[in-house]
Amino acid sequence: MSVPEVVVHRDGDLLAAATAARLLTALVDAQAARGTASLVLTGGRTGIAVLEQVRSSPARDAVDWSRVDLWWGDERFLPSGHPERNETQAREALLDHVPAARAHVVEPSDGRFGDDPEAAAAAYAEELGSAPEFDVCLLGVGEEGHVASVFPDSPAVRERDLAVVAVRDCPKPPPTRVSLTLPTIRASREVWLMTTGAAKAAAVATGLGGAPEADLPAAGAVGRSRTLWLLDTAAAAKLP
Ligand SMILES: O=C1O[C@H](COP(=O)(O)O)[C@@H](O)[C@H](O)[C@H]1O
Repeated sequence: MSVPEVVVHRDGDLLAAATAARLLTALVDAQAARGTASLVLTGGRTGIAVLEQVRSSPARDAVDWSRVDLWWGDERFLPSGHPERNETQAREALLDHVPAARAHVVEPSDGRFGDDPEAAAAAYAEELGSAPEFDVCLLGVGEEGHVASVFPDSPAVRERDLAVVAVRDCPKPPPTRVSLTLPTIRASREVWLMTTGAAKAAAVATGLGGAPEADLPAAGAVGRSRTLWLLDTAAAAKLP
């Protein structure tokens, strides 16, 4: 597993633009090396801002989007097309504007399994297969240190066997979600944790300070080859 590296940008806008540029290069490199690229998307403000920056980048078409597999680190378990679904926001920000990316979505709450997030999680795990190895896994970081929908001191953060779990009674709305687990996230070549703002500074400092993942799940989000914490100055303010 990799040792975390920290990159600090002046503000959130610059972070989103620089991360979009970094992401486009990573996807082009993955396609050059392996023919396809696989990317885990995140919801949240920074994650969606990065996708908007990818959309408006002149380098966007350097990626063959028909050979990109897109997954979600977590999904808010809501009806199809709901504005709070991470999928809906990612489609509006980028996916509706690039040709034929292979989007692997979590079933919505009005989908094949109805209002059964455990069944939706099991189906997503089956779609992932037995040995997913994502090129890049994008993650936001919550104020209490959650990543994807893995929250501190929760059944999800202790999960070791399942690749994908249903999350109920989530402290952040909506209360029901589907999430990759930390072992699945750690199967990624590169994990990029992206966050901005003073409200995230304590979580960033605690996560990089070696907190146990049960207390601060972001601390357990580590890539095989690389772990990048991409921050603005406010989120980095409590780092030594
Ligand atoms: O609800 C969620 O929140 C986190 C963090 O969002 P942010 O707006 O504070 O950056 C996000 O990573 C996750 O995917 C999403 O479902």
